[in-house]
Amino acid sequence: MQPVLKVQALSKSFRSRAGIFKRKHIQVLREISFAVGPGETLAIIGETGSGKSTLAKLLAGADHADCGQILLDGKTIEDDGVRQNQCRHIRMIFQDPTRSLNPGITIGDMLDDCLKYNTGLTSLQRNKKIKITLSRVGLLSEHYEYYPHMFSGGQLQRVALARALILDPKVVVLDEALSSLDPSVRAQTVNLLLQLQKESGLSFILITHHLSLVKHMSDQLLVLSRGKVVEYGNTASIFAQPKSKVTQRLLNV
Ligand SMILES: Nc1ncnc2c1ncn2[C@@H]1O[C@H](COP(=O)(O)OP(=O)(O)OP(=O)(O)O)[C@@H](O)[C@H]1O
Repeated sequence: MQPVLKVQALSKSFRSRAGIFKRKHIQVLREISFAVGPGETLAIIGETGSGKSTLAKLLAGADHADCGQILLDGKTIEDDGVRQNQCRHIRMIFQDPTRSLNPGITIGDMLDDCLKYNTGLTSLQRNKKIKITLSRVGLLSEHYEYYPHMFSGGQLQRVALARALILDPKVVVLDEALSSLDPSVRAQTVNLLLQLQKESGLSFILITHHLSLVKHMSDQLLVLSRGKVVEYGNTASIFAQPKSKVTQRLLNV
């Protein structure tokens, strides 16, 4: 089976100031490689500062790698930092949806803008698509007219999910997207994600500190330490027998 997403030797560094004239070069990701199949979930765990969010941003096209490739369905969408216009197929959901939602526009208008800029759908078709998407994530048609402040935290994460799904992506990157939810809302959201995955073969990249979520949701697990992959493989096997010291520490074994 061809992977939906393949990442080959992705590296990223940042330059930061280390004095008035000096600049420091920080290597944040080093030759990261992995593959995710259709309908699969890959969890990424690692200590704080290990490069998880940076990797998420590279995948979603919010930043560019220095070198390496990202392939979607076998086609290269980023090659040594040069991105093709394929961002709609990899979408990202962040921990705090309020920071990525414009408080001044209704949810319906926000979703409509997304469709206007990225598809050639007519107004009628866009309206239909928005209503279907709201219902897919467990929201109501009336929510079209709501502003972000009118939603609860759990509902806002569904709005973020609707915004990710409206363009029919193949991969959704969840960067601590479930962390701020209280346990019962988190459980509902996890069930919704699993149901959507079953229905449409979506693939997820799950970045989280919650090991129970990793165990429950992921097929594969990748462990990052200081920007390098220290362990990668089947989640159940790694939980049963973690090989690297970093994984053993993260899993508390
Ligand atoms: N724009 C930037 N400029 C300079 N350094 C950066 C930049 N973005 C991230 N970094 C550095 O890259 C490293 C990895 O950061 P990143 O946010 O990817 O880690 P993380 O694994 O997601 O951490 P956490 O679990 O705490 O969210 C950190 O040392 C961070 O300071």
